[in-house]
Amino acid sequence: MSLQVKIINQSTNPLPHYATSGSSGMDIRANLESPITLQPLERTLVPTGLFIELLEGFEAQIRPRSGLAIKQGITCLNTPGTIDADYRGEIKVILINLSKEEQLIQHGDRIAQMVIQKVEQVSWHEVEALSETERNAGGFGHTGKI
Ligand SMILES: O=c1ccn([C@H]2C[C@H](O)[C@@H](COP(=O)(O)OP(=O)(O)OP(=O)(O)O)O2)c(=O)[nH]1
Ligand SMILES: [Mg+2]
Repeated sequence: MSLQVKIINQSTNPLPHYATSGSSGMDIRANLESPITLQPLERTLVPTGLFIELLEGFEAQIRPRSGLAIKQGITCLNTPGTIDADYRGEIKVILINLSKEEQLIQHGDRIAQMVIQKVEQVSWHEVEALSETERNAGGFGHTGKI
């Protein structure tokens, strides 16, 4: 499936792209005038310079990169971040430093990845009871017990 998604890039960074033919996400980069230093447990909103127009029925998810998480302890605080189809503002990424050392984020660093997905909206049908199932209300480690 090939979809045309409109994008404005107000950055010197290249447009996001799929690194391999099987990639789910495209890495997105920080668009910074000066580097950001993140202290342990500090969070910050990082601009990307990207503005997108999704088709109705789609969303973009902003997800962490595993390499950044394991090497630097940096992740997205609100993962997965939701970019609504009707959002026209700049895509920004909420990063948090979960390591014990300060971490540097520089212009052009690949700070997260963006996955475009289909989404459905529902309408509620309010009822008195829900259907019975084998699980019913069991959860939170309910299965496998003797
Ligand atoms: O990581 C993110 C998450 C959100 N957004 C933008 C796009 C999204 O469409 C909008 C609103 O996001 P969300 O619904 O998560 O935030 P909210 O706190 O519910 O704000 P709002 O009341 O504006 O929906 O903010 C980003 O740029 N990056
Ligand atoms: Mg919201």
